[in-house]
Amino acid sequence: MDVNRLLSDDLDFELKRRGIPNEGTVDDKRAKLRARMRVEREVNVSFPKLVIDTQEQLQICNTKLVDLEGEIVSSGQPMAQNEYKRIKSRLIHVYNRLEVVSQPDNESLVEKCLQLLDCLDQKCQIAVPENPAVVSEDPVPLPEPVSHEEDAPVMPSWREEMRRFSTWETTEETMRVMLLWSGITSGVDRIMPLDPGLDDIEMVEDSDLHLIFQSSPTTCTLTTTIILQSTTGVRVRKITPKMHTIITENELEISEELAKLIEKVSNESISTHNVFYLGVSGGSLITFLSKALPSVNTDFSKWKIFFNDERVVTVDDNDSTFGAYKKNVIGKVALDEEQFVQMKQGVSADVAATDYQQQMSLHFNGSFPVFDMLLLGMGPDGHTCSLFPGHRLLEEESLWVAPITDSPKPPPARITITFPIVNNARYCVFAMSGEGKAEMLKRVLIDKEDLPVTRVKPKSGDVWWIVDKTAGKYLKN
Ligand SMILES: O=C1O[C@H](COP(=O)(O)O)[C@@H](O)[C@H](O)[C@H]1O
Repeated sequence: MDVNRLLSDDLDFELKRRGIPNEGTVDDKRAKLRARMRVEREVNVSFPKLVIDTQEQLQICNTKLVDLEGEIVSSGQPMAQNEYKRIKSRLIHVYNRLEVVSQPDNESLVEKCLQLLDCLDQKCQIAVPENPAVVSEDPVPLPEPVSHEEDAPVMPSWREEMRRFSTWETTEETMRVMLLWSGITSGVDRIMPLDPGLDDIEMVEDSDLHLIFQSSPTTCTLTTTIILQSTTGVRVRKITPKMHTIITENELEISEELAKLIEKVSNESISTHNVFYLGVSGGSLITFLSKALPSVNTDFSKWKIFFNDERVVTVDDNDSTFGAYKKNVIGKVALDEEQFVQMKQGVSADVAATDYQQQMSLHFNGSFPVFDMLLLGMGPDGHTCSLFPGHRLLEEESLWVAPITDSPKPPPARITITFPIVNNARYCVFAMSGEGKAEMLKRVLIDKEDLPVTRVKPKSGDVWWIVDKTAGKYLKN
């Protein structure tokens, strides 16, 4: 569904369906919805339960379908691509809208909507883009299946696909379905033709796909991932290496490298969205930052700073991360206390986490947070934020900020951002030094052990490791 092609009322509904406030201009609404849909493509986001007036919704959908039918019938053939995309987006919207009406009330209109989609496809000769691997703002329409052999897989119709959509569970499964379209396959990793002997596909490490062919035992690794965009198409995105390691001579250089990266990303963020959303950790990172920030050339007034984790203690306690920033950072640069989103005081970890998530939501206008940068540390046990090895919070998928009351590292009560938030950031930057981190760095970066730190894999962001040569003694630069 292409947000640009929806009407104001469609946008209102799509926002409401996601629990996002719909105030603002049509452009604001589009921007909010686009941002949220980008997240939905990357992570599983649950939709709130909507209270609707069934009859009213059915009436609205019916009117929209009648209008769209009129447009399809009166359009020329083949239909212009723009027209096709506009009507398709609006039909998909109606389909989404009907999904919130329970069965069987919605059945006849769902049927009608699917018929119109079929009809629309027949009216338009769908062009297969030369290389669908190039990310475009518009969904790539699924090309018609091309049979390569007599016994090529039988293609499910659009209608079946629509129905199956909600049952596709994994990217693997999605890929399996998508590979049936040669147009998509040819866009995968420098032209990989559909091989009728394709026997199996398996996911490796979240993004690599192994294509296994009957004809030869070779396994072919594709550094490509396919993201299901909507029922109207897929987006194929190349995954380029996104891991950067800098090994410095000493700790001072860590701060210098950190300063350069922070300057670049903060200025980029301010020029694109007029704010720099930064998440900071506690521990040794604070020392690096206190030396790095004074040399950063940026508009500090545009910074909004969150804590990746915070200990549930009073601000004057030595364990308080905000307390440590007050002592060591605020005052050295043009940042004031109000720019730090602070944990509520005098409450339990549970209440503090809920409150922190609400504050975060306000700052991100109700949308799923996309941090410009998270500055992270790594504990000697491989923890990051307050996400500890083997802890159930590693699997947390719905909370943005979670409480923890059994932290293995004192103090036990803390709040922490969770992996869906971490892995939605644009830059995740680790900074560390010293012998105490060397062994763990090897286990994370070379042995790739499953530890909290290893799970920092932002879906569309970069990971930077800035370490001194003592910590990085097992790594090659
Ligand atoms: O407890 C914590 O530890 C980690 C790592 O700290 P470090 O001193 O070993 O760098 C830190 O990133 C986290 O914010 C903190 O709460």
